Parts: sequence; structure tokens; C-alpha cells
Amino acid sequence: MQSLSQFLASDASSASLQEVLLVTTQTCIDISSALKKGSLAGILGMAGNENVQGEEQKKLDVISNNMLKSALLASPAVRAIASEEEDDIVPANTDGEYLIAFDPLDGSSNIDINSMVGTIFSIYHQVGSEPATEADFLQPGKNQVAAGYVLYGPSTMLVFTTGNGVNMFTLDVEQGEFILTRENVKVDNETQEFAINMSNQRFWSEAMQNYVNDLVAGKDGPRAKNFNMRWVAAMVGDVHRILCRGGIFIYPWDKKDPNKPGKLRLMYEANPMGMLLEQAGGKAFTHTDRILDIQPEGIHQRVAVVLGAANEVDKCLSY
Ligand SMILES: O=P(O)(O)OC[C@H]1O[C@](O)(COP(=O)(O)O)[C@@H](O)[C@@H]1O
Ligand SMILES: [Mg+2]
Ligand SMILES: [Mg+2]
Repeated sequence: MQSLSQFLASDASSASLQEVLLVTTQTCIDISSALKKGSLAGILGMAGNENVQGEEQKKLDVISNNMLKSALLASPAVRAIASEEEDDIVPANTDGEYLIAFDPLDGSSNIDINSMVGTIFSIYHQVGSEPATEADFLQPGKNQVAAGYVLYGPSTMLVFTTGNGVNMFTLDVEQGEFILTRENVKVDNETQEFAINMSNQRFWSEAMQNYVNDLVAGKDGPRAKNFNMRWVAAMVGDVHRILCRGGIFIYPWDKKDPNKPGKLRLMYEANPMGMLLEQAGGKAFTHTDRILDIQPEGIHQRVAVVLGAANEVDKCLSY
């Protein structure tokens, strides 16, 4: 039974990257404990604010953001952070080597129904020698040195990569540490399961409507096989299912709100999940581009996402 710190020591990560990963994941253990208390701690419900993207913040969005922020800013290895719940980047230590972007609580609409949520993180090298600016964060996802998530489900799981494959850890609640429980996860090239929010169907491109119609047509349609559908409403839960048993996840471009051509955030959601999927042998694209190749224009940028089983992603894009 290998603990996270033992694993990291053998994973060829630098001491400072190990430090950043340990601080991040230890804070997620604290977030997990807070989530377990739920209503008893008076932490459910709305915070009464909006984030920079005009989304209403839940109390737990703010609590988990503040927990990660204060832990990471105190770590000497951290140069700056960027968060879905912060308007701007927050500089940390001038000698820090790493930039951390995170979605402190993904799927926060699930909190009030006691369903799956998670924390997603993405780590880059600081490039310049000056105090960090937003421009330092605007690196394509292929520059990530590590990426992962912590899923707060029936058990709390850590899934991450440092570019040497994807490994899964389960929180041992008694010991308060993550234990390696699944090594070198791979996603099958083929699948019969898709995830998309069907209620947006009328807003999608014609090509996306045709693709999903053909999935739903099952054995009687051009794909000649039946597909199952799942939607957790937390990307972290949908991606975890794909890493565990395969599938394709799509949050496509839609015309519902012209200011939001994609819903998911490039830096906090698409890039870290894209790196995980590629490391597991899958693919991650927008409608046209490999997600990890996108040159970000802003830290809160949104993109369309098609990720999962390699052959199914190719099939989707071929429409
Ligand atoms: O409301 P919808 O359309 O089901 O969208 C769900 C998607 O939105 C997100 O919840 C956005 O994440 P946040 O909770 O961090 O804003 C994704 O995790 C998820 O895939
Ligand atoms: Mg999210
Ligand atoms: Mg969030």
C-alpha cells in the first residue's frame, strides 16, 4: 500500500513539485472533511455573491477557494495562483517555481443535493523572473507539469498525472492520507456511453445534433450499436467515470448565450482534464483543435470540450 508521499518520491517529481502537490491535496482532504459536515456546519447554500464570470457563488465555492488560496500562497514553491472564483491572479512567493490554476469546487450545483463534487488543479512552471502576471499563466495546456482532481464522492479520490501516466488514490480517512489504489489508468479507444446535457440540444450546431441523433438511434441507426447516456452535472464526476470505464464527454459550442460559446473553462477544467485524458490514451478536443495546443487569451476563457475514448472523439469530430 503506497502512500501519496511515497509515490511522489518515486515519481521523479522535483522536491518543489512534490511540495505543491502535497499542499494542494492536503487542503483537499480538509475540504473533504468540511463537505462531510454538510448542513451540520451551516456551509450549504448561496454565498450571496457572483464570481467574475457572473455565476452565483455557493458558500462552499468561497470556502474551498479560500482554503486552497491560503494554503498555496503560504507554500514557498508557489509563484502565483489563478482560480475560477478569483477575478485576477494572486501573486504568492517571488522565488516560487510554480503557477497553480484551479477550480476549487467543480459541480457546485450538486452540493445541495449531496451529490458528487470535486477540486480540479493544473500546475505550470513560472516562465519569467519578475513577479507573476496574468500573462505568465497564458501558456498552452501542453506546458502543464502536473494536473489532476480530487473527487468528493462516496470515497474521496485523488487522480493526477505528472506526465508519466495517470494514477488513482483513495483517501484513507483514519490515516488522513491518500493511498495508491489504481495504477497507470488507460481509457479504451471504443465506447458505448456518452455524456452531454441533452436539454441544450436545440442550441447546438447542426453537426452536433446529427452526431447525437445517430448515437440515440442505437442499433437501428448508422452506428449500428446501442449507446447508454450519463450526466453527473459535475465534469469531475463525468471524467472520473470515463477514466474508470470509458466513454465520451461533450460540452459543445452552443448558441444559448452569445457571450459563452462554450461553458467549460480552459484553464481550470479543459486543460487539466485534457492532460489526464491524453495521459490515459484518450483524446481531448474542441470542435476543431487539440485542447492542449490552445494558446489562452485570458485566464477565465471558455471552450467547447469533446473528450474521452480516442476513436469516439474522432468520430464526433468527423461530423
Ligand atoms: O449545468 P450543466 O449544463 O449541466 O453544466 C454542468 C457543467 O458545469 C460545470 O458544473 C461547471 O463547473 P462549476 O460548478 O465549477 O461552475 C461542469 O462541472 C459541468 O460539466
Ligand atoms: Mg467547474
Ligand atoms: Mg467551480
